[in-house]
Amino acid sequence: MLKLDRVSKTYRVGAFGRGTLQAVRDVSFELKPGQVMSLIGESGSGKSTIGRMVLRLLRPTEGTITFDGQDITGLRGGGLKEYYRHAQGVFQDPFSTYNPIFRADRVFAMIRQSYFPGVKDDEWGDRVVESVRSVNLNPDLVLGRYPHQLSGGQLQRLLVARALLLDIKLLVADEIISMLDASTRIDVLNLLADLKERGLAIMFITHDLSLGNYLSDQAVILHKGRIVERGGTERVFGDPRHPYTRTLLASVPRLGVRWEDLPVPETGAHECDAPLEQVEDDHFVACFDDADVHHGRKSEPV
Ligand SMILES: Nc1ncnc2c1ncn2[C@@H]1O[C@H](COP(=O)(O)OP(=O)(O)OP(=O)(O)O)[C@@H](O)[C@H]1O
Repeated sequence: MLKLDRVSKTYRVGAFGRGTLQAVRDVSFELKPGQVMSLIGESGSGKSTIGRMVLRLLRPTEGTITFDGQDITGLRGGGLKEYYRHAQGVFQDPFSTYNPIFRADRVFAMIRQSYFPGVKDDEWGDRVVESVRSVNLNPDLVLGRYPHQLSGGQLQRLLVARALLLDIKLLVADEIISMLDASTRIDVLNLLADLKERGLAIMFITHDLSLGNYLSDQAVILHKGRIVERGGTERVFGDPRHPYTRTLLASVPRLGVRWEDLPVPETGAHECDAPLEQVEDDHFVACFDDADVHHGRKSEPV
């Protein structure tokens, strides 16, 4: 359904845009309908840049992104609008999506205006109520309220409800759990699990390994804009092969382990430009300097 093929993104930076910063390097993966993929990496690893390119908010410098076989990188006007009928994003800070001087449910009216101008008031009202209920919110408590009268979790769920009014197949969820408190986190995670049950594909962007593990079928570990490891979540988390993934996993704080005993996450070492190699079924790893695990690798099929 969604396919990234050797995607890179270079930003212009510095005075007069003379410098460059390569935020994403040669990234390829595929997301199938109903799959949840976690894009996991520390701050600055390029996760959001990938999410924004998938949502066509940014264009790749190199490579192609296709959705149901169509290249989305050059979409504009009507083609882009049609794409957004099927692909929507929800971002980290829900408050920034809402205009504080308007009621929060104005986000629904904007969808109606763009996509369903012919739908009658009553029918539209029913659709909104149904969609709000489907994200486990009580319409009587949230509709008609201003953003400051709602919690971050409620605002996130309203944004998901808005996306569900469209015929979406792909949701890009960029750090949508990070700003929420523990109890609301569980609600939003469970909501994402419900969406998956309904057949939606979800690209779940997070710096939190445990969240990625909880939810996803596929895990992609990013380091400095490059994929260092990817594959079935159980394989990547159960048998991490790249030293960076191993140190990331080993760095998750655990009860009973004192902070100073935890390893320092790997950063600069082990970089290599070669394509990912397959180490077992549904498990790929970037090359690195470790003789033990080099043994028996196959090249990744293109
Ligand atoms: N518009 C931009 N112009 C220049 N550089 C940018 C721009 N957006 C992001 N970057 C840089 O690109 C790199 C990747 O950023 P990105 O936001 O994609 O990473 P991230 O993994 O999502 O990090 P975070 O979790 O902190 O948002 C970073 O070094 C960042 O500073």
